[in-house]
Amino acid sequence: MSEASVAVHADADLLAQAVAARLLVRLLDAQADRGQASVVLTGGRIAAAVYRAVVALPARDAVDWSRVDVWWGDERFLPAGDPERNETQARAALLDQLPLDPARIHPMPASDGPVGADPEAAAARYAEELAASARPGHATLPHFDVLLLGVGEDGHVASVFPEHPVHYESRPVSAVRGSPKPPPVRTTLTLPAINTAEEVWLIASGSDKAAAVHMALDGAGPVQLPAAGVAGVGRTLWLLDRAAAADVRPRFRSLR
Ligand SMILES: O=C(O)[C@H](O)[C@@H](O)[C@H](O)[C@H](O)COP(=O)(O)O
Repeated sequence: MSEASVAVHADADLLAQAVAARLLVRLLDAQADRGQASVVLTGGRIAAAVYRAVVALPARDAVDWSRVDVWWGDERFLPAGDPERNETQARAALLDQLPLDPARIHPMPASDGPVGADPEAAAARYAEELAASARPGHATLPHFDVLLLGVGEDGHVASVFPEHPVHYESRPVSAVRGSPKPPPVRTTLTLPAINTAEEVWLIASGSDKAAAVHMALDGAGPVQLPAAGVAGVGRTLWLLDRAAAADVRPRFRSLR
């Protein structure tokens, strides 16, 4: 588990630009190191801004997109193509614009997919898909070079919400019912699965995130504040705009 570091950018637009540039470099480095790269996507507004910024960067063509695996950290359990699905958003803003290998795009199941409208079955199916790509010696999960997370005002990450029973799920993927953020039914990687990623980037913009960011960095309990329970194996990076970083303590401001 890595110590958190924090980078602060002036506003949401610059934050999205900076995360996009970092993401390209991360994928390039992973491809240089191991011939391929993997990214775990998230939903939400700042993620969408990052995806649009990636597409707008000329350096995107330096990445060999045919050797990038794309996974999701969570999904809203809705029919395929529903505009509220994280997959739909990511495809429109990012994936449809890049020469990816369709076989390497791994969306979480839709509610009208082969497993039907049962989120527990969908979670189990996604766990099987992850296990099928697991690296040698790791029975259940592939290697994740970088896992992106938005952060909710309540400190949720992916679809792991405060005080939700998902905290007591030992499997890597869980169904979520009764999400406080609509829609109520979702599927999500659990915190232990998230924390297998080599790098985890928590991205937050706006003053409504300031309290959650501050509490997560200040050692809140993960059941009360899920973002506090996130740590990448090699790196845990908080990527913030000034408004979201307003309450961050000085000892975390070295990268400001
Ligand atoms: O399905 C979702 O809604 C997301 O995966 C969720 O975890 C999101 O990332 C945060 O709520 C932040 O979203 P914003 O960037 O829109 O605040």
